[in-house]
Amino acid sequence: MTESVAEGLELKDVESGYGESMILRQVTLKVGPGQVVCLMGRNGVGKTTLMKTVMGLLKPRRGTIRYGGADVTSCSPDRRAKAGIGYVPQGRDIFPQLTVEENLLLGLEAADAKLRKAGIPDFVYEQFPVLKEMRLRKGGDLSGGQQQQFSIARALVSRPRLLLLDEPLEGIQPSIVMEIERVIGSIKAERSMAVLLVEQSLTFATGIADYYYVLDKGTIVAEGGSSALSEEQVRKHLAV
Ligand SMILES: Nc1ncnc2c1ncn2[C@@H]1O[C@H](COP(=O)(O)OP(=O)(O)OP(=O)(O)O)[C@@H](O)[C@H]1O
Repeated sequence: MTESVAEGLELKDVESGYGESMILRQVTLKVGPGQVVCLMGRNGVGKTTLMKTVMGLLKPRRGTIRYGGADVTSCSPDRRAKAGIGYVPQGRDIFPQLTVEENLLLGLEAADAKLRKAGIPDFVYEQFPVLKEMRLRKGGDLSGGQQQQFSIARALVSRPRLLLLDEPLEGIQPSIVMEIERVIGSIKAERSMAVLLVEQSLTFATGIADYYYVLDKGTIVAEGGSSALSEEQVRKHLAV
């Protein structure tokens, strides 16, 4: 276990926030290689702040972030992306005038020369057949749910080893929720990519994730194997 954790993501006693306002306090969290870990918590408790800190968009005031066996606490987002961390923030940001394919190619900007030369890997279109069908259409033609699928696909083109997903299922119709769950399920089945994802759904957390953490007021207040997550804990930590 020690060796596998060393190759995954490990946050230790991380304190992070915006200027003087510290949001995360003593956050310790691990995502092993190939693991799907679900980060839960009410609105405003710091889930997005945690994702941004892992990606390097916010610099922690205290604590360490290790990834792939190296200390990346001071590394820029660009270096983290090159090291294999892919980030899908909340919201959708496709360029409406570029084609779906051109938009996907932008996902390779942060990749190394070899990956850029290889272009969009086949598995991305295999995972998202709708994007293959629509690859020559304008980004603006995609529905909201398709744009959410696109955001995940764009992160996958650079073949990350750790994928950070911030509420990928929020506000989309049930058929696309199922599509995205299927993709995350197949990423998990391959065990070649780890996933840290913010998601409130108990069904998702217990069905697909291996492990969960609950964040409250910037601190981890509960964690465990997902099969142990009960309605009672959800009521205690997550109900408004
Ligand atoms: N750019 C910012 N500057 C200052 N404070 C911020 C900034 N972004 C977020 N915050 C504050 O940090 C706290 C945590 O916000 P964060 O977005 O991490 O929560 P969250 O758990 O992701 O919430 P949600 O589920 O609503 O997305 C909130 O009090 C928020 O107001």
